[in-house]
Amino acid sequence: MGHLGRFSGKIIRSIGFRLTLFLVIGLALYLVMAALSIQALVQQTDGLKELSGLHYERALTAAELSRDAEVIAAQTFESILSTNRSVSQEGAIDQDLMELYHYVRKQLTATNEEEQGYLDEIDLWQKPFFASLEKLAQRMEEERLLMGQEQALLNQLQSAAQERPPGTAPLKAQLISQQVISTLLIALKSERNGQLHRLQRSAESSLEQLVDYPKQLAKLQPLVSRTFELRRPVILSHRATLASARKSRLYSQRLTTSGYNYFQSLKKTAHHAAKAYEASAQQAVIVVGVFSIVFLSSILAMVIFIRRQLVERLNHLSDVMSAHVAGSPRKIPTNGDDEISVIGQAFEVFVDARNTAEQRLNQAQEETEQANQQLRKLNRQLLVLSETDPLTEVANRRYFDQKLQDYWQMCMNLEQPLALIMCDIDHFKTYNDRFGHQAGDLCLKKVASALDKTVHRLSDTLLGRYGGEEFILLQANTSQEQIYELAETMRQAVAKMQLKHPDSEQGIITLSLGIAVLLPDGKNSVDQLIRIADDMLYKAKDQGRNCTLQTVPSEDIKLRPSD
Ligand SMILES: Nc1nc2c(ncn2[C@@H]2O[C@H](COP(=O)(O)OP(=O)(O)OP(=O)(O)O)[C@@H](O)[C@H]2O)c(=O)[nH]1
Repeated sequence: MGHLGRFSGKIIRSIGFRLTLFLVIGLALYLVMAALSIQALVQQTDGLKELSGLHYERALTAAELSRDAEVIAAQTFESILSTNRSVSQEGAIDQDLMELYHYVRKQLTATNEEEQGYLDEIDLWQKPFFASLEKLAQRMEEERLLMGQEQALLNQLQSAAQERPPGTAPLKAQLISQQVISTLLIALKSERNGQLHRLQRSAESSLEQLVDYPKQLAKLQPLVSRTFELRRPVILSHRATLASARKSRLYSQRLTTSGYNYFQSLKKTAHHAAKAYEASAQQAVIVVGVFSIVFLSSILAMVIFIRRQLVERLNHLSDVMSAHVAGSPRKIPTNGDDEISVIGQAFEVFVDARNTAEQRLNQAQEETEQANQQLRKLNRQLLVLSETDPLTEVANRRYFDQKLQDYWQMCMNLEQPLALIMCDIDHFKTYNDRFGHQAGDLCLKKVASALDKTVHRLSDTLLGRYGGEEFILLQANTSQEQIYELAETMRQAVAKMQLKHPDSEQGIITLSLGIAVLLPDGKNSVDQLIRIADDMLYKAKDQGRNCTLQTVPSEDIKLRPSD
């Protein structure tokens, strides 16, 4: 759980995650804004749609008004053209239609000057239209009355034509009477004044032939007069009715034309409103679409840019830095001149500086190591020098004294005998006096070298210069015989060099040697060992020099084999 928590915490703290989170939030906000915009757009387009619908509704009302006017006119004319050409009791105009027309008209109100112009034109024509209809109705009423009288006259003429003439009347009179009635019947159907005038003269001419038949004359005379007196006003009335009808028709056409024009205008407005609505909706959709594409493309480009230019490069740089810290260097990305490149360049400078410092440190460590080695070498040399006699290059007195204690303690621990040989060059003072001090030094070196060559292969052995012309030798775990042999070998080695010394008994440089051998046990001491050797040397000098003396061998002292 702890590891998982640290892992998730690392992800949350990473720049990539936080940038992605910001982008997701931005995208969500955009979607909310887009949804709100679309909602506003829908509301706006609904408003435009409603406005367009309102225009259409008003156009339909205008069309209805125009149609109502048409219907009113049509019904009026239909009543005129009915079979008996009479007018109903209620009049020629349908009152319900009139009311409907005015109801429709009230619903129409102008919203601008152009519409007001159309309404004014409708109002201009509707008054004369209805007035003409009223006038037409009056004409129809007058015509109806005249036609009633004419019908009565026609009935009289028809019954006169069917009457059997009196038996006394001559055939001529009967024929003339028939001719007059036929003329009158034709006159009652005549529509033209000229024809009527000719028929009247014909009828009057026929009447003149009935002068000899006063009964027929008296009967036909009033019918002739009445027929022509009645027919003329009927023709006039009929023409007046037709004139009124034409006028009504004209006004009807103008009124319906005005209504139709208004309808066309409103229809055009509605069409424009619909077009505007469509264009607005289309434009809004295009704007939202283009904006969305641009916005989403920008977001996508931003995401790609952040991924490639920031997150991936930062991760790479972070990995490279971690690798350097972990001690496995990788190539540091330094291309470009932006901030990340600057960080890479700065890190490269830091790494170079660290590498340089590391190289210098290594170099310094190497130099220090070399210096230490040199120092150790010098120390060793110094140690050797401090332990060595500078003239003879064998152990000096200080070192010899120090090692004497160690040898003593070692032999005591191991219960081994420790032998000591003390050597002294014979008559060295006179050698110095004869050959000089420098020659004396050279002699000392040669003697020391000869002694060293004699003993240097032996183990547990130490040769030293005890002081002046005295040399001393330690040999652990040796017997009286062995040490004596060694002392003799040393003496003979010096003698073999045949160093001229005219003032000595043999004429050459010789040695006197005193030997002491003790088994260290706590009761004896180093000083005792030295004193015994020194005593033996003194005795050797005293016995004539160039010889080796030792104490009588002790039975206690036995050689113990070396380990
Ligand atoms: N050239 C030289 N002479 C030294 C050195 N150390 C001591 N001597 C000399 O050694 C001489 C020792 O003389 P002595 O002690 O009198 O003994 P000796 O002359 O050797 O006589 P015996 O010991 O009795 O045989 C002295 O003259 C010292 O000056 C040295 O380092 N170099």
